[in-house]
Amino acid sequence: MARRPLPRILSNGSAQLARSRELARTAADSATDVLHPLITITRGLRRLASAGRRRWVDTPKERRGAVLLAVAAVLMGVVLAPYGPLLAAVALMAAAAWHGRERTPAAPAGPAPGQLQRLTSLYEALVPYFSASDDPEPLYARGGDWEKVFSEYEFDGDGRLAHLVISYPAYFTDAEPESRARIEQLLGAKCGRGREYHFGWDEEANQLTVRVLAPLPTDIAAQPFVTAPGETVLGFTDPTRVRRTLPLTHGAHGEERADVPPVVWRTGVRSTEPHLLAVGQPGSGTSTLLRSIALQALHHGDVVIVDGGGTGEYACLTGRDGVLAVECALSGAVTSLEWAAAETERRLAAAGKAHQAGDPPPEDTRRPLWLLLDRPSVFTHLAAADGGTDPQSLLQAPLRHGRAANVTVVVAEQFDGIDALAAPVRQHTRARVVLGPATAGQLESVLGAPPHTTPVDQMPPGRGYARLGTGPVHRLQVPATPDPYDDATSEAHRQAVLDLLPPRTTPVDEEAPVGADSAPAEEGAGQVPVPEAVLLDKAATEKVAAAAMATDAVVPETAPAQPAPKDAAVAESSS
Ligand SMILES: Nc1ncnc2c1ncn2[C@@H]1O[C@H](COP(=O)(O)OP(=O)(O)OP(=O)(O)O)[C@@H](O)[C@H]1O
Repeated sequence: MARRPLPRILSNGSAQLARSRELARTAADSATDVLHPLITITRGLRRLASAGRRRWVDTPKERRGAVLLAVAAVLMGVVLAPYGPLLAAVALMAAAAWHGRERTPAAPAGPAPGQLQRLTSLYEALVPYFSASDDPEPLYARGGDWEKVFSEYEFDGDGRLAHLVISYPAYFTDAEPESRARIEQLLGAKCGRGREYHFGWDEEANQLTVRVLAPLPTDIAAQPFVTAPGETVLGFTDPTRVRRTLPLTHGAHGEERADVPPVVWRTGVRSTEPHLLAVGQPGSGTSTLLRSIALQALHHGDVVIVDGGGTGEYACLTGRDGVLAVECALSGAVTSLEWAAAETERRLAAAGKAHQAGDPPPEDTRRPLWLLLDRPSVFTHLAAADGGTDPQSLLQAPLRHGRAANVTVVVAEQFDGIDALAAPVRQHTRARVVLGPATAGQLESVLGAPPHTTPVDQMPPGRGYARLGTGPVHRLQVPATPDPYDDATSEAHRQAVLDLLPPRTTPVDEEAPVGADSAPAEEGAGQVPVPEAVLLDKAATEKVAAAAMATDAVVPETAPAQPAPKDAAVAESSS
């Protein structure tokens, strides 16, 4: 299989870019510091000159002669006096420095009447939550002083609170999620619905900081991301917790540029969250997330897709270089995952053998293999009805040993299918994503922690939360990566996805697999027939053959190497 060359910008890495940007910023800061007095004096001279010009214009014509005479006399005096020019220059510089100083606008005396009303009513609303009857000096009391508790506040252009720091009594149970949730809910309602708020609880200082979050951009389409190998961009978030940014194009036609903070998931041998579970309501965008991950994974690795949804949402990937299989039927899913389980064990055994011999891991164990499963619970139910193999049972080895074997499992499931997820899937998928509307309980049960932001009323598709292991919960917006064969997809987004697809591989024999030769040309729109056949390209088939040989020698009998699936249609790479 031909490997696509690594784009130069990716091989350089983002670290160099970030360093150069940091250097430029430091140089600009230092230059501003050094030149500051000069800038002030220049500004002052400009202000003096314009004041002089204004005076001259305002002076009546008949008096201008006298003024000129007076100025000439002063100049003459200065020139003739000992050290006159020097003293005059010093005086001029001093006057320029004084007039050139930055004048900060006078701070507003206090909140405007409407703002005062909002602060007072917010204070009153908090009284029942932050007061106790036996408190001798209550911070919060009916008709009390809000200025004692709101140490900082800011309003936006519409007169709504944009930033607020609230002090609360030490006895408030801020360590209890229910107590926090009550306050957050109240503040969300009182500060204005329809916006997202971030709540920062400082338990040591008994202070709560409320910040209004700008909406996450929804106009970022799939595109090549500047990441290192092993890094996958799940989506974009706000800069509160993420320092790194990625240079991106956005807008209806990708015409604008911006640096946006990403949620980057690291996979591979050093990953602490080697597998991912994404959950959402129907239509929340989990399939889109899987497609986005697949397109990024194909830069460096091979992909097997198992689609329980069966709506052909991954048809655009069928037969592409690096896509080993796109399965929509139970038998195909089982065959492909049996192969993946054996491949995982082959890789482990080969790497172990190399370690023992003191050699680096063999090349064919290092290329990342991605297993992407969309709604595997559908196959679980089908298998239970037929008495067949549940594809999830074949994920044991990839989930347990995937990190060492460079095998990554990504599972997308709907909330109502969560109960059908096998225990190893729940246990080993430590990177978690929730997309679309979800209750606080659902969010906490999937992410393991509640988000510190309020949910928005109208969730755009692809919006949700991500949490990597025990890290913070991030807001997330998945890049728009629609099915290019869907009629509803806009032309710009269709083209963005088509541009990222690897070249299509050519079938070796005339007997092309179902759906492979009937797939429309890239430019075409419309639904394609759902492919049911396993597609293994030449390189993958060679790997399977090698696996068979290698595992014959080293893998215990309980994990025999699997040959390429019997119903596999072998396609040769065209490039
Ligand atoms: N990140 C996104 N940006 C823009 N549109 C999106 C995004 N994610 C999903 N969508 C749109 O939302 C719709 C549903 O997306 P998708 O099929 O991925 O959802 P799903 O959760 O897999 O639902 P289902 O399983 O019912 O197909 C599609 O029209 C898709 O284009």
